[in-house]
Amino acid sequence: MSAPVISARGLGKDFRVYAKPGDRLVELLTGRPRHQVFRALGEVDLQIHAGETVGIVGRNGSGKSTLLQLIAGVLQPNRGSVAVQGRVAALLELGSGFSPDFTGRENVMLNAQVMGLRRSEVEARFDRIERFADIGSFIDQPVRTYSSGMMVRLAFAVAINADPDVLIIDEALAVGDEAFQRKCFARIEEIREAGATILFVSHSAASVVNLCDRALLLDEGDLLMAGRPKDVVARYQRLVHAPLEQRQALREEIRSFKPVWDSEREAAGELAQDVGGKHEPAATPEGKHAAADIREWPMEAQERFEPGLVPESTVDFVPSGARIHDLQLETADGRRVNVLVPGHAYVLRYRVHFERDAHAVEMGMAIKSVDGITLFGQSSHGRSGFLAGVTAGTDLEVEFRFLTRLRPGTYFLNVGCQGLDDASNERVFLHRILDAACFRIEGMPTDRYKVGYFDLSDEPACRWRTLPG
Ligand SMILES: Nc1ncnc2c1ncn2[C@@H]1O[C@H](COP(=O)(O)OP(=O)(O)OP(=O)(O)O)[C@@H](O)[C@H]1O
Repeated sequence: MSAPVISARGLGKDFRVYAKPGDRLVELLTGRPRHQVFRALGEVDLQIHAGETVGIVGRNGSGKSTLLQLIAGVLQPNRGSVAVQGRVAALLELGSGFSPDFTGRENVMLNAQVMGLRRSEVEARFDRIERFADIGSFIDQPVRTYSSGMMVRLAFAVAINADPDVLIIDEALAVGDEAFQRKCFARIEEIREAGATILFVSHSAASVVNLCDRALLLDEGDLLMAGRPKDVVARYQRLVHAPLEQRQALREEIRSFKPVWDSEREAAGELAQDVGGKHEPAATPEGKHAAADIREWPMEAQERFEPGLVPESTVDFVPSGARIHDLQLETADGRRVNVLVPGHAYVLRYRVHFERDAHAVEMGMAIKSVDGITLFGQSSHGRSGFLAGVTAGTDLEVEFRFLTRLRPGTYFLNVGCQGLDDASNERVFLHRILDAACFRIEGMPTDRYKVGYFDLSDEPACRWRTLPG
């Protein structure tokens, strides 16, 4: 196997933290220490090989950006070392590589040269960079006049067109608009196919699973796990939702996780991945597959209620005549749950209190994926048969029954209640809650063979036979 492109040994970083801003100056003037040492990154051992796309996940403050900055050479380590081979293009903090008083054009020249391109090379690529950034006449304005979106566009345009051997991206994509994000993903795919190594931080589980060959889970400055993206993301999600008192035990459980390689099962899993269009590496840099055997999860496929499993993205609209409350998911026999089992039937139940008279009323629900795709929705009434009239003070209870034909992952429940607006005669939301609750579907051993959002397989899911002759 080739030498690693990125190699870190015992890599660690501490920051000095001061209780008050003035303490830094006092320390400087008196020479007496006024700081405490904060360990942002412990001792990380890591090897990343040419052509790998590696995603880094972890809770806020877990050390992801610090690790990227150490690899990019923007920060110097306190412990250990890191070596990177080839041309590195890094998109770190927003605008970090730009000089605010220089124009976009000047910054492109400077930035690309810092990335190792000769002036003539930058000039030859300038049109391409300008077209990709697509910020019009702002290219000749000082960067301090740019919106955050423009800054990302320009930074990306330079990095992506510098033909890097190693591309490092710290959530920069989250700032651009959707169309630009798609353009970047397409270009990243090209860079990756050309054999570059890509390292990126993302809070989007879907991006990590869809784009990466391998993922790293950082927590409190420690590298807890490196492995297959879906295995790492599953544990990251458990960690995010774990109540504080269970976190330490879960950290230990994740740290002690030893992937098991089962060639037969994995071969079938990779076939399914290929059909789904996902690129999977033949092996991890350690020379063995970092495949997690789903049977190692003792808690898998057990219905239960986890109080910590709540969305952080809830948007509760101001009620306009009605109020949705007491929303919960239940099993068919009425037990409250939010960890569900594939294939079972569940009930989403909520109540609506009407604060004023309402007409043509209809309640609804939708299930969304982590990346915001509506996977399923249903409403209480069709266009022809709304609840004609509901008087002020009424309380309604609504139940939606659904089958979990979804694959393992976290899903979000959106609910709303619509009625007819008397003044405009249009249908309006009387109340609406986006990401009102979430649930997780845990895996079954046979999930190893499947990809996508839905499990539409029947039993037996697949049969084969050798044809005579
Ligand atoms: N210059 C600094 N001085 C002091 N503390 C810092 C500095 N930079 C980072 N830290 C601290 O180090 C820890 C790790 O920070 P880092 O930015 O690497 O986390 P992260 O995982 O990228 O977080 P997020 O997901 O919120 O971006 C945090 O607690 C942060 O407050």
